[in-house]
Amino acid sequence: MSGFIEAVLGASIPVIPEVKMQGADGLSLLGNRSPVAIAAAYQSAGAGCLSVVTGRWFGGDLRLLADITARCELPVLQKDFLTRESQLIHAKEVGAAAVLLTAALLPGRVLASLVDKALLLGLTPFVEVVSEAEIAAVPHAAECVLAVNNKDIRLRERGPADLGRSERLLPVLRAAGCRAPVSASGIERPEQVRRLVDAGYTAVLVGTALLRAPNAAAWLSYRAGVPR
Ligand SMILES: O=P(O)(O)OC[C@@H](O)[C@@H](O)c1c[nH]c2ccccc12
Repeated sequence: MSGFIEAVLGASIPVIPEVKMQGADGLSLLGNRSPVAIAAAYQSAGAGCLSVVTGRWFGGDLRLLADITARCELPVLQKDFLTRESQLIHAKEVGAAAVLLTAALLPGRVLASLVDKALLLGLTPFVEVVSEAEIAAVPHAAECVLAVNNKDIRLRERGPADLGRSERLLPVLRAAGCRAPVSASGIERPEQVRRLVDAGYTAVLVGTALLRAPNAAAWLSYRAGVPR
């Protein structure tokens, strides 16, 4: 099993926190805090891995990823709209452990080839899906993290979130052989983390809400009754 999947399964909190420079509305999420300090705080709060957004819609770039992988020990997922093998090679060089592949944006053949290439490079494919058909198109699902996106990436995450989509698709993720199902985007409150983990999700991926929380450690420690 990949180190990234082990980190998702073995983390002491069921949350993959995300470092993202700005929200879907274009407003800064970091204020005057440094991304590396935020990553360190998430590690201290029990995160087993991190997501780092390099996509320019969200104000990110590869330097952000390089800064965090150089100074933080946790395995890191690079979130961007990756479409080419050369970008996977860069991700590896810059120290990523996992790469986002967005099923909605990639024709089936391209998705399959990028999953293969990522695995060959020793990167864990973190494949975002929104439907049964997209899940069916993911090869080697047991070696990937499959994440249901609760929002619509084609609206650049500006629309509403549907957590019910995660609930409906969980049995399909499991049937596909996914060992570490994740629910991503639009999770705003710790109660929603609990609802998704109770439903059977290994972890949820949270960016905006945690970056806006006055006390991220308190937000992350709300896990009474969440079984691990
Ligand atoms: O900030 P949120 O709503 O908690 O969402 C995090 C993450 O899922 C989101 O940033 C994201 C989902 N898919 C992406 C693709 C590229 C960049 C970023 C993303």
